[in-house]
Amino acid sequence: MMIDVRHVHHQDATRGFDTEALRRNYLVERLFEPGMVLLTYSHVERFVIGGATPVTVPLALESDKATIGSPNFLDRRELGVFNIGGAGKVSVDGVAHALGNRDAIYVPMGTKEVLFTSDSADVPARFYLLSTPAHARYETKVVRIAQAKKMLLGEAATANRRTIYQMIHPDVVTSCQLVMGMTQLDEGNVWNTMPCHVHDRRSEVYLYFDLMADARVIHLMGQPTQTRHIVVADGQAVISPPWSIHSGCGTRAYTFIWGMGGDNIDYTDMDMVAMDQLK
Ligand SMILES: O=C(O)C(=O)C[C@H](O)C(=O)CO
Ligand SMILES: [Zn+2]
Repeated sequence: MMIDVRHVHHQDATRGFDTEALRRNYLVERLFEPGMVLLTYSHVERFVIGGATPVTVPLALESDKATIGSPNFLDRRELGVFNIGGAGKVSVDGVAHALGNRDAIYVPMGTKEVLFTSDSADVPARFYLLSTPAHARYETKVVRIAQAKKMLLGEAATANRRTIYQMIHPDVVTSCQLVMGMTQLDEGNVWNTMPCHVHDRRSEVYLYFDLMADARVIHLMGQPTQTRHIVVADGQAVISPPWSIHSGCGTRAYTFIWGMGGDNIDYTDMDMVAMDQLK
């Protein structure tokens, strides 16, 4: 297991970042490598962002003394797992849960052992992991894409027709602070979250996927009057601090998993940015 650590930056400091500094601080480039669990510990909301790609042998989610500090990874944390690869299983304290492509599982605080396996080494599962600190133990719950709360947004005229699947969401699963789901753009549509918003009371992480090797998403970030961008490839994630807008425009349709942690679990707690404020 490898863990990378990211620190927090004031918005005024981020204004002066060049492309490399923006990428080093806000982009998580390495998540899915065969036979590995790769983790990034962000001091933004104390998110742990990860990928587990088991091939022939099970992979374990292990704790890390320098960052997590507790004997087991989930002693004081909760975890959301989304499978964006082939069929696989997430074993929670000895109980195996089968996850197909786009299924998710909520794993509660107090869990001692989490193991990831792929059903076939030819089409390995790709498990995306997002964890936040927790204060209470709730139930383990598998959420299939079919059980998600669905919202249809956008229109063809603005190239942003998309479906939002709320999966680890108070109407579907009880969690402490973690809220997660997936947004899938219709073919030929390229924009998410424009007009954009900020959410000062929480931070978010976005995993972009379903992108061909030569496709990219231009992720928009920064304060509304000081926008910046990061060019993102398939299977990469972006950390979004509370002062930042977030929006994305792809070179073609894509899907992303959004995850949030912070002061409340109200998905709608967003402050809209008027188009004439964006610079
Ligand atoms: O396409 C969208 O719009 C979204 O996916 C919105 C995100 O879920 C979001 O902004 C959460 O804060
Ligand atoms: Zn948002």
